[in-house]
Amino acid sequence: MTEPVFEQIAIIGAGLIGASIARAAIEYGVAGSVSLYDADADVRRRAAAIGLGDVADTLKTAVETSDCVFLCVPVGALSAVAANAVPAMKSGAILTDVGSVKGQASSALAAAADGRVHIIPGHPIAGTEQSGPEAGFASLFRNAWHILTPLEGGDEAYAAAVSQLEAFWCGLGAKVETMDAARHDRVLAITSHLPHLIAFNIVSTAFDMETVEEGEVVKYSAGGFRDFTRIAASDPVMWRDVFLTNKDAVLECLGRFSEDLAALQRAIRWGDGETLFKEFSRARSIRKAIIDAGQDSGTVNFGRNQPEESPEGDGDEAD
Ligand SMILES: NC(=O)c1ccc[n+]([C@@H]2O[C@H](COP(=O)([O-])OP(=O)(O)OC[C@H]3O[C@@H](n4cnc5c(N)ncnc54)[C@H](O)[C@@H]3O)[C@@H](O)[C@H]2O)c1
Ligand SMILES: O=C(O)C(=O)C[C@]1(C(=O)O)C=C[C@@H](O)C=C1
Repeated sequence: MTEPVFEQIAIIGAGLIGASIARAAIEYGVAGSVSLYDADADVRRRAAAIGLGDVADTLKTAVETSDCVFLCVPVGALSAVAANAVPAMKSGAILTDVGSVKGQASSALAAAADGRVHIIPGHPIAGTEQSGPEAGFASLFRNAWHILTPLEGGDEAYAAAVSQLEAFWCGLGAKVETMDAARHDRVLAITSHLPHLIAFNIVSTAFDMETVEEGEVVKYSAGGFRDFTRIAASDPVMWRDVFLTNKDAVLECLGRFSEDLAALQRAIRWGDGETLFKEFSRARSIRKAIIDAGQDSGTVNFGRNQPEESPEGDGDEAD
């Protein structure tokens, strides 16, 4: 067995992502031990009950002997948590996060910097609609991208810390990419944030219609609508914070999306089958091209990793 990348890690926020890191770090041998802290006493109790690691009563106790601290809290809570964590951390330790919006996370973490700890924001592009410590599972990050958005102007020691964090995420089975925070937020606005907004909206609209149609909408909902309801079941606090902190990029995408939707609306109104066929064929061929490219390079994992998947198995779901 190889040496763990970090002797001890701390997880702040023992929900879906924090619990998944805790489980994977131990199961794949990339951390010697895991300490956890959550602001919610009930979450701390549940995390201890399912054996996620050493659950601390204070944030300070969780971070003070850790080599790397992972902030796994909603994006809106990052500033306060980073400000409390940094003064309690060891010199030379790493502070990272998993927040879905990197511009906000980078400024929140950088504002807490005191020159002693390495600040390296990050984001695993993996998740589910579930929340809480029980939802975490070790194989969540396998074959998924992990994006690091290192701060500018780091020295050699900082570069070494980035490599160490990269090795940690590779040890969890992720593929690590580095990019700047603004680009991350533009890309994720269209690939993750807008799809969630659309799902929240369509489920709301259908529910409102259901009151008119007396249950018919939900009763006869087909597979496509069910897929939207899965996404719409995601945590409201997390997603509120995503839209509040990635406002510009999301509004830009929403503008483009609305224009394209209006074009389809016009085609339907005027019976323009040619336009509809052309647009739907294009969308179909785009998905096929992505899947084909992924099968060649092994980089596309459209099926989600599932909790019951064996870490040793080849459970990646192809389309
Ligand atoms: N859910 C996903 O699919 C997903 C994927 C990638 C990244 N993320 C990001 O990961 C982070 C956590 O999301 P999650 O899905 O694990 O959420 P979650 O709701 O399952 O867990 C978040 C935990 O943080 C705790 N918390 C909140 N404020 C805190 C504070 N001030 N101090 C300590 N603990 C606090 C909560 O009590 C909760 O237990 C978010 O920033 C989110 O954007 C989520
Ligand atoms: O699979 C899901 O349920 C997700 O929504 C995961 C998902 C995504 O949009 O892909 C959600 C938010 C994240 O920041 C990263 C991943």
